[in-house]
Amino acid sequence: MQECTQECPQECPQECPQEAFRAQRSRLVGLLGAGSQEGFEQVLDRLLAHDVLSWEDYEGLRGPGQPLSHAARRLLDTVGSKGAWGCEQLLAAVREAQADGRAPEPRGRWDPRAPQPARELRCHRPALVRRLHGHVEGALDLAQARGLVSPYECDEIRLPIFTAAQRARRLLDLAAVKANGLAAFLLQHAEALPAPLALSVEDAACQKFTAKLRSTVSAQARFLSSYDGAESLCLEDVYTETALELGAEAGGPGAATLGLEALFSAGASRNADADTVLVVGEAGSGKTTLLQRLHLLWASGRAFREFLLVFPFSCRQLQRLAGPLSVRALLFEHCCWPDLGRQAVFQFLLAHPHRVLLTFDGFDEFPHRFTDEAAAERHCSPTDPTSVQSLLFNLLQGNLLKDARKLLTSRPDAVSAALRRHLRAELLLRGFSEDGIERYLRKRHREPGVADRLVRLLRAASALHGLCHRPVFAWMVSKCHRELLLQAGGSPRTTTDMYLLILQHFLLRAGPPDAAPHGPGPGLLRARLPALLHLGRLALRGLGASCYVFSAAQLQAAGVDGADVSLGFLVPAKSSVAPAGPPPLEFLHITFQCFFAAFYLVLGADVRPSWLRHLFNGRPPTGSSLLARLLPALCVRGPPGEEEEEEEGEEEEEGGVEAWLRRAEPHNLQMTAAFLAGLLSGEHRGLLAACQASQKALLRRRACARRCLARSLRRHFCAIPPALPGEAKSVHALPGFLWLVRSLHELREERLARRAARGLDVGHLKLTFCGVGPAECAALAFVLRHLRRPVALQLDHNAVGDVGVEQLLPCLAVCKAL
Ligand SMILES: Nc1ncnc2c1ncn2[C@@H]1O[C@H](COP(=O)(O)OP(=O)(O)OP(=O)(O)O)[C@@H](O)[C@H]1O
Repeated sequence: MQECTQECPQECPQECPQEAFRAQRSRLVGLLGAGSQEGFEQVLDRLLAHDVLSWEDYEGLRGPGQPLSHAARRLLDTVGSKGAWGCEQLLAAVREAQADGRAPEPRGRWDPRAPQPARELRCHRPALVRRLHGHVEGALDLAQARGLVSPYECDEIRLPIFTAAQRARRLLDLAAVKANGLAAFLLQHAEALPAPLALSVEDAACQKFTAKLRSTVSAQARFLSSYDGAESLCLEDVYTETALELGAEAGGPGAATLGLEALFSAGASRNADADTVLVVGEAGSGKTTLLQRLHLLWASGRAFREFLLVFPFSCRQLQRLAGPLSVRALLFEHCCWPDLGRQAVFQFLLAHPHRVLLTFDGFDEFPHRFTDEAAAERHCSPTDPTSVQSLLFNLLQGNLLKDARKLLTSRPDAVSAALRRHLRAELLLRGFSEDGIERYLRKRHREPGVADRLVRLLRAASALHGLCHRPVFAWMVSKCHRELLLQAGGSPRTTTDMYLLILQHFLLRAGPPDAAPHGPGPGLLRARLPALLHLGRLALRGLGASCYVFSAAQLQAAGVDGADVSLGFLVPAKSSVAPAGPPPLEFLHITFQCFFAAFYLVLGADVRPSWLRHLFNGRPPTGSSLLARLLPALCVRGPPGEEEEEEEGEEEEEGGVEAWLRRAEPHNLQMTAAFLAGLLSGEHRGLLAACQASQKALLRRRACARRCLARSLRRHFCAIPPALPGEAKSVHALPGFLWLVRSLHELREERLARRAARGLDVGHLKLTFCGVGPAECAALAFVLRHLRRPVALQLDHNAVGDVGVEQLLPCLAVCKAL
């Protein structure tokens, strides 16, 4: 049962217990349904002991597989029909269960020689469950040796899916129906067992482990790994609240904005019986930082006190774990090692799963997709090893550590319908609000006047302002604040502009090589071209292998040497366990990895222009659904093999650029495609031409990217079904559409935008729930302003905001409704 997140139900002196009970029904359902299975079962124990529930009632209520909230409602119905005394008992039982592990052993002692042992077992059930907790193994061995239980019955009780308390209950249940002396044996055996400590966590090993875990987590979370290694910012100093919303489907049309502390108490909006809460957000929207904040608040005891143990993991880290692994090994060997009483700590953890939280950051970086087939591979034993994939999927489904909360973060595209079925709640991270951007800049720049000037600059440059709603861009603005404040020409307008600015910032800071100029510009890039291409090749190869952390051997294979690393784009990978050798490296952020991959595709000598089609490929996967056909392959890929077959006969370097492009995750390809378009845009032609020996090669790549982008858009538009008679032609655009439009905007080619608009022959463009922010508004306006016929643009359930509306101004003339 959750600790103190809701008020304990109180008896009201004026009301009769039944009325009070009825008045509190919804609160009681919430309390029982949102709590843990263990809390619910404790309530049942007490009601059974006090004869409020008959044995039949009890059997019916604890039936497996039903969501806790259903069981809670049925319990209230059953008890409600038993009169005032029953209601009183239920309220008392709920209060007692809320005290949970903090309560001393229930009062009252059983008589080991009671004439009716089965009756005695039932009357003292709560106390017996506590006493037998953790001792069921021994009791079973003895009972089997005396012929009181069969090996089959023992195996049934020992199933690893049961917690220690559930095993004790199952043993008592068995004794209740066996008239062979098992009940009398248990009464005597339990009498001889040591009384449990009033608070099991007071066990020295558990206490020591909790303290160690808190200090480990705190050390990991205290500093914001602010990328370049040159600065380490205290999270406390810069953390700025981001907008977190409960999915609209939970609470009707409007989405509620939540504080971080309400993450778990917001209630189950999807499946009340599930353990996993998902936070989705685009790249750079602040998911990792949000988790870091949660970890720090917990470690310092300021929030999330309902959890005694919090284990942070990143999927990037998990995918590097080779070989089978058990839950125990995962928690202890890959997060925090108990120096004392490993078994006791693990038992505690299994017995109190509702006091445990596991966080998994970056599910989009986990190479295995959560499909129904993958989820069907069941693994329920916390001590037996299995593959990392099966471990993670079974944890998320609750087959492992049932009732322990799991918090998962992901980019939206990696979340499958199969995963959604196992979610308790889904929340959307929007990034910074408008005030948030300003607060962040003021926290970052405390020197007089700087933050004011930056805020003024953003207000004047709405495209840049729009980008800053993503915290990663706000970080870049703050990093390049000198260049931005000094810049005489316009400020960055697109994502690529911003990444080129920060690229030059890093190159200048690293100190130019002898031949390089001392300021930004083509000369600076040319002087560093070999290093940038090494990094680009590493980035692209990584995307192709869903690899985001690089070993020394991988760096060497891509030709990355110490000097290249010293530029600052690669940083030591975060890991909770210190590696034996030199730490593996990762890009500052996944967006940087995509940017470098795009850089390589534009300037790499071994890249054929025709390969760029894989970035914008509009070919629908064979035999796909209508949905998949409407989506360009940019967002839905066919099963591996299909594309290979189609491409058969084409020359391809095994493991070379084309193979990497084919294998990369769609969401990374989308980002890379947008950067590629931006790098090939007219605005940056001069900069890149200075690096490129052959102008012709650059032009051919641009022509190919243009062609593929136009073809994908055409396909997308052709797939729009015709209008129904008498209705306007309507289309609900899918995220793939937005990425194509974003790429077009990065390419900044008016002619192509005009042609795209001509193809979009609809009266109603629906973009609800598409993750449209101000940056997407700018891209939409870039295309839609060329429409010849007015369109009704529906943008509900996005985070457009005032800055987004400002971005839409150029196309408002053709929007008949917004
Ligand atoms: N709440 C915040 N307060 C201050 N800075 C933040 C906040 N959130 C994010 N940032 C800054 O933005 C950067 C990127 O954020 P973060 O890595 O958390 O995004 P993400 O959503 O996890 O990205 P990805 O999905 O690509 O891994 C952080 O390193 C940090 O500098």
